[in-house]
Amino acid sequence: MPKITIDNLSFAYPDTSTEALKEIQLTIEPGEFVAITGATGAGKSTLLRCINGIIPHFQPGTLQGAVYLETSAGRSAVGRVSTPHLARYIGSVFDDPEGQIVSPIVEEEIAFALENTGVDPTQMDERIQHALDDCGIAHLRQHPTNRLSGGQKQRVAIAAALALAPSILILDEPTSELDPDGTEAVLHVLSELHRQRGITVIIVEQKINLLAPLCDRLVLMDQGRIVLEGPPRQVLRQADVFTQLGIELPVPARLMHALVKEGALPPLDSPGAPPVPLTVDEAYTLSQALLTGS
Ligand SMILES: Nc1ncnc2c1ncn2[C@@H]1O[C@H](COP(=O)(O)OP(=O)(O)OP(=O)(O)O)[C@@H](O)[C@H]1O
Repeated sequence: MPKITIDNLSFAYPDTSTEALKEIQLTIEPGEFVAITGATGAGKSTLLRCINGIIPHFQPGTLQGAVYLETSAGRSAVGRVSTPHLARYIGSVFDDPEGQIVSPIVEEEIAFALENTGVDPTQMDERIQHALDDCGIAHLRQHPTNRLSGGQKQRVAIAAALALAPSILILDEPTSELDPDGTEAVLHVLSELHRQRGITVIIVEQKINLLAPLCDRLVLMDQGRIVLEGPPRQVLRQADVFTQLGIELPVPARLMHALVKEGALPPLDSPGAPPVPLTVDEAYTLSQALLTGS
């Protein structure tokens, strides 16, 4: 299982005066679930493109520093690894469910990904079935892709990436075009892949209310830099940073900050402060404890 080390990474697109990424320093451990958020233009997608090798393999620009993949075979810079080799480790899913699917039938879409990377035809059937099972869409195997919902399409895209057996899954706003049911289904699949298969998940998402309870680490970016990163309960303590960047905190965290402001809870940096709630249930338990004085 590879570890990802991003060492002092800066990147500027051609003919631009400002860098899209500035001196990024980040290590992602094998099996971590990392959610990256931030305002529009913060550099989130550019960072993903540097991790999955789109930059520099397909997108030119000025790159300084490096992203390294560390495997049992050693450490190699993503920019120096061939893209077929990278595809063995990293699968990518993008925001547009329509644009990613090219085959008329679900099964063919997944077979297409396998054929493209020269997987032994005798292994295909099993690999397709596993990928569909993992994404909870085995029943859609023979389904026409043009009759899938957005959430189903994104799960097909995830299954196509998974069929190649990557240990790292990179997703750029995979739920941005989905309704709440589709969003929940996709995030549930990711959470299960992470929990049961130990897959590293790196996801760019605006919906931090949904991601905070699932991820191990939350990364907040602004203007090409990482401004906060750490376990979500720790990052969500910094309400002022979120406010400065115009990013709304999830409701449970907001409730807690309001209670601290009212003096109903001790300041977050004091020893008796309770942890920041990540879910409505946790916020409810916290409010109930205050009401009952327990
Ligand atoms: N192909 C490109 N050519 C030139 N500049 C680009 C290109 N892609 C992105 N940029 C610029 O790089 C900066 C970072 O963009 P990026 O797409 O990485 O941000 P983001 O945080 O993902 O934003 P969003 O949430 O809107 O997708 C922005 O200033 C953007 O305008």
